[in-house]
Amino acid sequence: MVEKELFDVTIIGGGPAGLYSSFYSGLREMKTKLIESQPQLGGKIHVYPEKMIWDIGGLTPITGGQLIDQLIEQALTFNPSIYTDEKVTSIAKNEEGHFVITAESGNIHYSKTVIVAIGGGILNPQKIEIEGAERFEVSNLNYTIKSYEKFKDKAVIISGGGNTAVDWALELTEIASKVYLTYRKEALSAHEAQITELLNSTIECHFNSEITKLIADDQEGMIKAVALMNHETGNTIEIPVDEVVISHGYLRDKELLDNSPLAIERIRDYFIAGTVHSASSIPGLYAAGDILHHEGKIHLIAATFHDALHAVNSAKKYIQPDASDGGIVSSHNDIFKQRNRKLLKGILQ
Ligand SMILES: Cc1cc2nc3c(=O)[nH]c(=O)nc-3n(C[C@H](O)[C@H](O)[C@H](O)COP(=O)(O)OP(=O)(O)OC[C@H]3O[C@@H](n4cnc5c(N)ncnc54)[C@H](O)[C@@H]3O)c2cc1C
Repeated sequence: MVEKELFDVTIIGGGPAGLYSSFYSGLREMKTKLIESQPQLGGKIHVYPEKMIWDIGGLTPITGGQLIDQLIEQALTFNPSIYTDEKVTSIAKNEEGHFVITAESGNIHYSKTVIVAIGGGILNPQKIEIEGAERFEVSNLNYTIKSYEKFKDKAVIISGGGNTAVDWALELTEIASKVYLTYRKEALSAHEAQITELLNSTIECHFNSEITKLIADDQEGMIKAVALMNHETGNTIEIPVDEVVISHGYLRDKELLDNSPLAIERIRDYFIAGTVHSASSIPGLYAAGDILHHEGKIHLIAATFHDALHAVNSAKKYIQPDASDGGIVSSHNDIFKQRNRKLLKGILQ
């Protein structure tokens, strides 16, 4: 049971947006709590821990796993209160104007401001619609690539046409013995450069096609082949495979927004409609990362940091209207002075 203690800011979601918000709100000397529904922090990056990420400023390259470790280390700098395995089910406001955040566990958290950083909600991959497919999830039907080792020297088919599907197909060409990509449409929705690389690679592409059957081995425990149906010709072919990867995106979970009595304005029903300052339609409630949307919003990790800065600065101003609304840098905070002295000594030795 959580004690009734009022926090300056409560961040919901422990992905990159929430973790960076946690760091920056500590830097701005706010009493901070972070709540995450999963047992571990890191958010969606857990889907791709071995992927090399090249598009975060100044970090070239970094694996997803390393990025998670560094984000967590940074988020803990100011000793925020962290709750993992704590799914938030509703956000309300009481008569004192404080936010009342209810969790599935029965815990109630109180806060002057809230930063919603829940990404697409609880992560839930779009599953393949073939009866009985779930029995292969323990063997060779995959919805993510956590470790490349599993795919070493294997024949792999990837279903999907977005950035993630094409990314994985390209990365596996170096690891797998053979890579197939199947997509139900003709035109892929991945980035131009990825498509060019794909079409010049050894990957065997089957467009206008979809997997219609998973053919089991004699023991019925593993998929030994897939049936691919071409929508244009009506022909079906069988491809022997060792591993099947389904990359059809993630279902958006909007349960938290639906359950909350606050009239949080939304875009396409599942994004929080925000401003460039990460403000929502509810005073004191801000959004950061993939859950936020506005005209200038970019759904990438680098952009989650920008959203977090705005969300935290806006929360600070909400609590303390005379606070500076400009960027505060780390050298403005005493906690780093001692650490910097130590680091400088090391550099000068
Ligand atoms: C396969 C793949 C590869 C990608 N590659 C890149 C890349 O190379 N570069 C890049 O910039 N971006 C990449 N992205 C996108 C990037 O991962 C996201 O933009 C980023 O993770 C968004 O961060 P976030 O903190 O907003 O949300 P998330 O990372 O989704 O984190 C949200 C967190 O909130 C938690 N949560 C949700 N609901 C609740 C609740 N009710 N209560 C408590 N907690 C809750 C979730 O469990 C989750 O931990 C990739 C995405 C995928 C799927």
